Amino acid sequence: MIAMKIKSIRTRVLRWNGKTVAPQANFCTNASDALFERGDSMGSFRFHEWLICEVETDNGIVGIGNAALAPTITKQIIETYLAPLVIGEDPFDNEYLWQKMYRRTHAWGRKGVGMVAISAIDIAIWDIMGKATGKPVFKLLGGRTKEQIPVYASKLYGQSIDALAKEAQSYVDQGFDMVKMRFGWGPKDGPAGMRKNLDLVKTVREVIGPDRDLMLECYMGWNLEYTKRMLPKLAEFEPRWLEEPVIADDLAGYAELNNMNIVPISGGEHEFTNFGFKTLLDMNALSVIQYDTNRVGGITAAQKINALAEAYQVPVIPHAGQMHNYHLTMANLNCPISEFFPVFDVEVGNELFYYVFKGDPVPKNGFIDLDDDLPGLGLEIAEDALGEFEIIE
Ligand SMILES: O=C(O)C(=O)C[C@@H](O)CO
Ligand SMILES: [Mg+2]
Repeated sequence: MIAMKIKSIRTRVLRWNGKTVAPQANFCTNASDALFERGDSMGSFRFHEWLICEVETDNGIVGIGNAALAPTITKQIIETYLAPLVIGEDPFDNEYLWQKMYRRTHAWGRKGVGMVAISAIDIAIWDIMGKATGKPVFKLLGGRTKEQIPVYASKLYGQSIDALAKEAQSYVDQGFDMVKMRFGWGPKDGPAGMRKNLDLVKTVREVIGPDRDLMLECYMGWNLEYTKRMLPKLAEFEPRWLEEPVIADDLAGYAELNNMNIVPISGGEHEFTNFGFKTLLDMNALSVIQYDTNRVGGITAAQKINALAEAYQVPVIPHAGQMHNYHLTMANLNCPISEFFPVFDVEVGNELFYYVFKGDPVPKNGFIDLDDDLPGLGLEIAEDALGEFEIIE
């Protein structure tokens, strides 16, 4: 293989201008629910923009990275601070490049948007390494650990009980053995809201039966006291996990809830790097780790978290499907399953990935597979289908 250097980085923000499905009332609990004025509280958690980050080498290989959080700011961070650090460098020095980006931005970049920007470049660098060696990224990370990846259908946002039951049935009919649903009510909604939440869970459990896994998502919309009251009521529905019951900064809250041992607590999609997860693991705060590779520090950071989590015997099930997560799941025995966002009209925006990129695998009977012969991440930018986006270069 000939030596190569990173020549340039191109970033584009894709702002969705196409049709969207408006969220219904009590669509999904979230951190803003605690505020005085709720309004469209899901507003700041809707992802209707995506960042594409293309890293090109001097021998013409283009690695594709991406990010979904605050893309316009992420773009500026990449252009202003990170691109100059990696241009001229060998992409195969990925650990050094990660450390260089991390340490040179350390005063402001360790968590949040700074780490999202590092993630986008790191994912592109792994795509380059795959393309340059002619190997899929998972083969560089440890290779195939499972015949296929079991995936869970993740949607079931707030709606009428009938519609919820119908949607849950549709996943059973498609062959999914695991589903994740959202809650609609939280601490401000009192006992009546609790009952409505329990009705949602009861509905989905009845549709999927006792032999399928049910996951419950709070998206940080509850608090410690409310969750402590809910856990015993939820136990009878035997959820596989209760996800992000409290805000990401309430580490002690996670630890207290998980140590109650009533329902396993999951989280981490708003946590960053191996240092963030070491703290959570030391506190026994999570029974399932859910980093998202395009936030947590890219594939380089995710692989370190995988090693750490394996030693603690805490499974890693990344947030979101998407290739950057699937390759890590395929390459790690301690990543048993993946999330899958069903393909629908644009609502939360999790679906946008399918509009921006081609190549994500389609589940068959609740499983996806990765191609052993497709180099890199196996993604292409859907250039010919980007007409519905405003593109910010
Ligand atoms: O899929 C998840 O785990 C999420 O947190 C998605 C988010 O959009 C809230 O439902
Ligand atoms: Mg989640």
